[in-house]
Amino acid sequence: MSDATDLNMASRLTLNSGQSIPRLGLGVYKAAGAEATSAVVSALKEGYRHVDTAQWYENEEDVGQGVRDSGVKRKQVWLTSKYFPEDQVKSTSDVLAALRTSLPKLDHEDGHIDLMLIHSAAGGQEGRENIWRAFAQAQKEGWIQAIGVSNFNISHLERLPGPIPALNQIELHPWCQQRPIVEYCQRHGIAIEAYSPLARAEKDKWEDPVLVKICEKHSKNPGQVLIRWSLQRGFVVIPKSSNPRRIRDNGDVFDFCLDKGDMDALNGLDRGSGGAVTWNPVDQA
Ligand SMILES: NC(=O)C1=CN([C@@H]2O[C@H](COP(=O)(O)OP(=O)(O)OC[C@H]3O[C@@H](n4cnc5c(N)ncnc54)[C@H](OP(=O)(O)O)[C@@H]3O)[C@@H](O)[C@H]2O)C=CC1
Ligand SMILES: O=C1CO[C@H](CO)[C@@H](O)[C@@H]1O
Repeated sequence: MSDATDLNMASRLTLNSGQSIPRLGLGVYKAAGAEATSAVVSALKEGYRHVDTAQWYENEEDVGQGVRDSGVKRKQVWLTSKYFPEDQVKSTSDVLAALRTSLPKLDHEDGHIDLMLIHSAAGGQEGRENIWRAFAQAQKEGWIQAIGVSNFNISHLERLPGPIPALNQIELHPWCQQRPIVEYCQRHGIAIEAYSPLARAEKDKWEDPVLVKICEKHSKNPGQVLIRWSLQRGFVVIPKSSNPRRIRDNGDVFDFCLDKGDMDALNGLDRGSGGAVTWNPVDQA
């Protein structure tokens, strides 16, 4: 668990590959076109320095535009994208070609992507090995700086040839804690990034009396308490919003601390896995 008192908007986590990723980022899944661009502009104006997109979201260009429109220098912003594996095995050179398509979309300025993830473990062992070789090659060439995975379970990680992924992005919130994979990654120096950290603002979860009580105690909303929980668990966290006020609220999480009682109560809500069943690491071969 992080020392809760030392967290601020500029907090970063050093990855096993040496780069430092901002602990808080903006997710942009389902934000398309101008909506994604203005969400990125709002977030960067609020002090976020990290955006999480994916080739599959079809908004990399809009994210790149948002960075340019914001006036914040590209090199001050951490951009993550994801490569979507197909069922059919692709050669390493085909994967490299597909990865290269993200570069001009995200970055007109100095030509790099901070972090690229394999979006899921679909596609089988041979597919994953080819993809990972392409990732390692792009990292060696310097245009992708850190490489990682998403939705990988322990067996996927154990069977991946080197280098060790910098990060595993998985669904994480108090109702979906995925403890075995989190513990495995922590033991092996693989950073954990929490996706759907707001539990997608689902009503049953946001109205959970345990959460409501903690919100009242700190005069914070459910989103803020959930983001704070992720940060204090040591995760990188990427809440999504396209709404400027909610983007600001989601960044306003550094003036309070969850104490041990709060953390224990939230940790007690675990149901193991989340809503995205087909994406859950335990469900993939
Ligand atoms: N690797 C993977 O397979 C996956 C990665 N991700 C990544 O993680 C990011 C976050 O996950 P996501 O699934 O989007 O879910 P989140 O848990 O971040 O929830 C997003 C939802 O919450 C709403 N919301 C945001 N802030 C507030 C607030 N303060 N009050 C009320 N409602 C709020 C948003 O609506 P509004 O925009 O209107 O504010 C949106 O509907 C994604 O955008 C994506 O980048 C997500 C899923 C899978
Ligand atoms: O990145 C993603 C956004 O969320 C989707 C639905 O939960 C996932 O399928 C996908 O992996």
